[in-house]
Amino acid sequence: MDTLKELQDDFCTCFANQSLPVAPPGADAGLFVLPHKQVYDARPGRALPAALASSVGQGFATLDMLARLILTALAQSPQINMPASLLATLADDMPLTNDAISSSVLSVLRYVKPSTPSTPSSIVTPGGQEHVDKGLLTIVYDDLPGLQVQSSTGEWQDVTLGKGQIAVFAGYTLERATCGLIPRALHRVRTLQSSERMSLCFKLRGRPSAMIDFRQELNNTTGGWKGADWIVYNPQLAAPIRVADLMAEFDAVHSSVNRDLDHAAAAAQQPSFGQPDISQAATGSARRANSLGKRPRVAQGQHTVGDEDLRDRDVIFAKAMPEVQAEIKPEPGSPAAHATEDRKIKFRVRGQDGADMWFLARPSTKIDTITAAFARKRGMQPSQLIPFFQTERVERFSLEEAGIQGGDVLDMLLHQYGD
Ligand SMILES: O=C(O)CCC(=O)C(=O)O
Ligand SMILES: [Fe+2]
Repeated sequence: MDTLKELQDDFCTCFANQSLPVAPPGADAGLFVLPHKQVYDARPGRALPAALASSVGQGFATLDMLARLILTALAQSPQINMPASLLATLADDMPLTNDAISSSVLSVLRYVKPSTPSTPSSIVTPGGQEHVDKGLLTIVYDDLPGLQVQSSTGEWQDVTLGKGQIAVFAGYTLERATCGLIPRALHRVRTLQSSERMSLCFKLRGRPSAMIDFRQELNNTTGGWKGADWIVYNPQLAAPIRVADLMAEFDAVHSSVNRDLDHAAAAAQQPSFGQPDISQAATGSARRANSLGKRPRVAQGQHTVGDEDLRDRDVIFAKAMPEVQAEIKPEPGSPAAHATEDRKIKFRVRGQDGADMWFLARPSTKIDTITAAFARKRGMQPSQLIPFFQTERVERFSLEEAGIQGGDVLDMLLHQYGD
């Protein structure tokens, strides 16, 4: 704990002096500045300011060892019952080989309370949106309360750390590696009581080349009671996957709380750092969401969408609408038959809950337009959805460009936050 306190003190000084060099765009270490939040990511293998080298080095080594010990204890717990070291083999080899960059990261976060909160009713501090960490385990040590975790019944619970205490969260990689037996922890940072809060987060991440495949070891595990929670083996999470592929899957639908700007803020502000793909998509969608919000909503049961984005009946909800069915099946041989067939594709759009809806649209229709229409049918904002066709994000394409044909299924995945 002395090591962590020392680390915290060193960062307090650096944040106060503004002596930390800002990371260049695309970097995986250094200082990232977001509105109301600064994040310093330290990784062995990347350069550190001389003033921090000793405390960060010691802090990282201590927390890395602790995270691996916790992983070992979890593997041996009665519900998991795996060989002790198996889960820890997913992490980087230690010591790192020459030139290797650590997958795990020590993040030091400084939150600043806005003087005038943008959303007065918000219970979440800017940059503290609810999210899941992508790695194996996260250890948090903070100087002030604010951290919350969602219980299995959906309530938010304060994680108030006493002197010398740490919090441990399971991440997305650990959930997958244990086929759901150790579920990921959804967490957030609620509105700050004081003007500033500082937290140290050690994130033990999987090595990109590591293969997650513990079906054999977990085969006889059916789950059990853990406190008040029943934990279950989820066969849908059992397919073997490389850590690098799992991370790509995660990044495709999660914006980072530590890199990407908040969605609402993104429309008004210039993104300065982060994964360009996701933040730019989010910015665009947020703008569209704002402009759509001002326009009349589609009345229930109408089959055209009253929106200028949806020009000339570009998009038609085709489910249970006899007149639309008639339109796509004109009299055989009539001139209208060819024109209509050329013009419209009938396909399904499926939400993450599995429920779907038929659409009829021109091949040139932009997929963003479909997303907006689907979102409104579901009472959502378009920025909450990411369209996927055959495992690829397709928000920038038209139906034709994405290769969507009659009878195909376009998936709408929920946009979420991650670390
Ligand atoms: O600031 C905290 O306590 C939590 C931060 C966090 O969850 C993260 O960076 O992933
Ligand atoms: Fe987190």
